[in-house]
Amino acid sequence: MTQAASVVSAKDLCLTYDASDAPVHALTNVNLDVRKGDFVSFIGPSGCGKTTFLRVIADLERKTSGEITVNGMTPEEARKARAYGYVFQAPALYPWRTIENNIALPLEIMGYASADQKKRIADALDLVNLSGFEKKFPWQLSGGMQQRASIARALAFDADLLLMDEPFGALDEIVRDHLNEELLKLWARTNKTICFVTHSIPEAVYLSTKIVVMSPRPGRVTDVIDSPLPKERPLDIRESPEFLEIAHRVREGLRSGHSYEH
Ligand SMILES: Nc1ncnc2c1ncn2[C@@H]1O[C@H](COP(=O)(O)OP(=O)(O)OP(=O)(O)O)[C@@H](O)[C@H]1O
Repeated sequence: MTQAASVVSAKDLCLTYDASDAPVHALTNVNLDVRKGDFVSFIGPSGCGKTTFLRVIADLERKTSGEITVNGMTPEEARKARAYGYVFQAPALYPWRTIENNIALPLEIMGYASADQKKRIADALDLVNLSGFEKKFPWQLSGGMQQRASIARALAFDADLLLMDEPFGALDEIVRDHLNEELLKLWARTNKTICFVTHSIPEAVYLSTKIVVMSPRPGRVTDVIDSPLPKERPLDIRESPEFLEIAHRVREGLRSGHSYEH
């Protein structure tokens, strides 16, 4: 079998922030290969560099040393080629804009023609099951629906790569379970590559084909787990021995990287 194309490739990637007191080593020698169609979760305690890694991919931060390519390009070239969509921790919708106008905003900025914008908005809302909510304002939607609208906004330019920074962290467990299922279906339907940040072990194991365990000070990768779980995953797979075994390995990885000094 030929290997899928590399979407994100990091080699000895380092990023050090110049903080006022002492430099912060947010990423140290990160080596990682994300392939087309992978669902990769990044898990680790606060401050281990998960968000920083996504921001480097998205060209929102610049590496200090090492190599990083996105679809074979530099992050800057990838950004200009609209190679990715980004979903933030909180929904980050503008309250004075309707759902469709929120989704339209990046399309307007990128200069898409109005008819093309309309089609892309309709398609993106359909993918997250929000058709019919175009004219609503964010405050008229539940938290879970708002986060789905944020995902629709990131899907609207139909990039192959979706960067999701803890998109469901603020939601209650039932809503989160539901959105996890929906996201898996969407991923299976669209064959996108997803990089997903989470603090939750069950969420990481349920969603991912690859789990990247990280640890802080300095931020580094301590384990990369290729999941043997099938692509089709009903929620009750979380009680299977295979699932629990992977969860155990993730927990061990987190424990070994944690110093408990703070
Ligand atoms: N602009 C910045 N200047 C200085 N230090 C920063 C900056 N941004 C992040 N850091 C530091 O870099 C480290 C990694 O931060 P990052 O946000 O990537 O971690 P994280 O794993 O995403 O954390 P969380 O789970 O809390 O979101 C942290 O110690 C953080 O305080």
